[in-house]
Amino acid sequence: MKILNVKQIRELDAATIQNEPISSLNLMERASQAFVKWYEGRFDTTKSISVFCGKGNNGGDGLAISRILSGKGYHVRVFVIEYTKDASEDFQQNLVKIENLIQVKSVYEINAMPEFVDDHVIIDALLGSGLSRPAEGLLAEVIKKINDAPGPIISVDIASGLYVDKSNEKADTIIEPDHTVTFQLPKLAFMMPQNAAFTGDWHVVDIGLNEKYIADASTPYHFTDQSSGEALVKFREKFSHKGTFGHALIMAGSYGKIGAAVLSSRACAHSGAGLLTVHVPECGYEILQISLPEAMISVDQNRNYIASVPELDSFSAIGIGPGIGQEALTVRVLDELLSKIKVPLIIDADALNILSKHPDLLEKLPAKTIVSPHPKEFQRLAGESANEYDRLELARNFAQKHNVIICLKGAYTAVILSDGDVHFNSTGNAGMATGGSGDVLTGILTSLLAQKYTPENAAIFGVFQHGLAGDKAAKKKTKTAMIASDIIDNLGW
Ligand SMILES: NC(=O)C1=CN([C@@H]2O[C@H](COP(=O)(O)OP(=O)(O)OC[C@H]3O[C@@H](n4cnc5c(N)ncnc54)[C@H](O)[C@@H]3O)[C@@H](O)[C@H]2O)[C@@H](O)CC1
Ligand SMILES: [K+]
Repeated sequence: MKILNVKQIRELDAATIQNEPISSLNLMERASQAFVKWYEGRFDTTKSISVFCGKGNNGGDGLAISRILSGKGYHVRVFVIEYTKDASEDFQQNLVKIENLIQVKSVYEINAMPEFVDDHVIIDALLGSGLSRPAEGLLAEVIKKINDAPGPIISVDIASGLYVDKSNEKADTIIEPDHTVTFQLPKLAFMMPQNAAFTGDWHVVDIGLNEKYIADASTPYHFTDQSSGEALVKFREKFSHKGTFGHALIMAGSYGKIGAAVLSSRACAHSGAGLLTVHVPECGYEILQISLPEAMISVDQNRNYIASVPELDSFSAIGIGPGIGQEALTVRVLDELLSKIKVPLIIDADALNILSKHPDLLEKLPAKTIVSPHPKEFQRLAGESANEYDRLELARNFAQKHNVIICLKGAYTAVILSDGDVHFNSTGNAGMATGGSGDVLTGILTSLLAQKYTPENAAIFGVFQHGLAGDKAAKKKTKTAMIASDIIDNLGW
């Protein structure tokens, strides 16, 4: 699924109006009906509704939604916030359509706002994708008042005051909705953890915008939803044998952190690799043999941390990093590995921290190496950024400059390809923010690379599958009780 910028969203509306053809007023009606259909699925008529409208097309949606909901038996109060004399054409037409049906109250100053005594539902249709500056004056006061209300808030298209595709300032006044019901495509703003409070749970409703425009639109931003994620799976052929699925090597663990090696190896074995060898320091030998008899163990000559590179010839992909520590000899191992490796590589955890401290090694990374930092690791690797939009730009530049693929971990893990394209992942949950869950991802990615998924598909699909398994684990155990091993236990289709 594509994510478009504001200019493209406007062009998409215009292309739909022109090519279908449909009037902009009827398109607004269709959008409002789609919103109402979503609403009916959530709330019955026992809850009364207050709709707050601005005077642009988002406000026009608010008026149309009020009319349609009222026609379906909901008790609706409508308020138009009079922050300006100007109103959009479609807003004015919808005002005429509603006037004889429901009383519309004009709010010229904050004292004219209703008191929110019960927990009725608030629909926020003040400002939409047309936001061009922060909300101020009466609008800002109204937004604050709405945010203090007890009942659930639902934003039409996007929370009023939130920019679609660029960062807000910390001081901006923005609606904090429980739900955002957005039209046709998710917005870039929803992908940013900094906007979590200004997004709530978001839902895309189809309003039949021009498919050809969407297909032709050029954008670096994509959303890996269920169907685009599942489409990447390579099904196993009947006549395949273990050689078909490659031989993965995982280099992981040090004294006290052999668990990281176990988790990444188990995840690798459970993600379809034909064969798996785990290279661990001597202290990990028995632990690995017992916890994962399916794996072959390559024992390092060093007792407590990895100090040598094993013979690499038989492997089809390598993952290095979980729990390896940062001893000087381990740094040398990474250096030697980067010089010798001829197969796809994934670098994570301590191996990433080594890279941050030895930037000269960055130049040695083979093309399309996958790196999977969490935000702090990425900061150590690439430097600080003022906000998450800047961080994403930094990551896109980094990926292009070093010709690598970055899985920037977070609520919507961003898989950043070496051409700068970004694929935000849809699966996963807060229960996965727990020790070892990154090691599990490393194992999955190594396994997919061994099975000859392209590095791009391995990264997008691996992150998707990791989140999906996490979602299944959370369902069974709850987000609080689940641990990284539960993610492994729920891998597979
Ligand atoms: N164009 C279309 O065909 C469709 C548009 N739709 C709705 O239209 C919305 C976009 O409508 P608009 O482009 O009219 O924009 P908005 O309704 O978001 O904003 C209205 C106007 O307010 C002004 N404005 C921007 N920031 C302001 C601020 N901080 N304080 C005061 N005024 C400010 C702008 O000049 C803008 O023209 C979408 O979010 C969606 O809800 C939907 O009806 C679907 C179809
Ligand atoms: K809104």
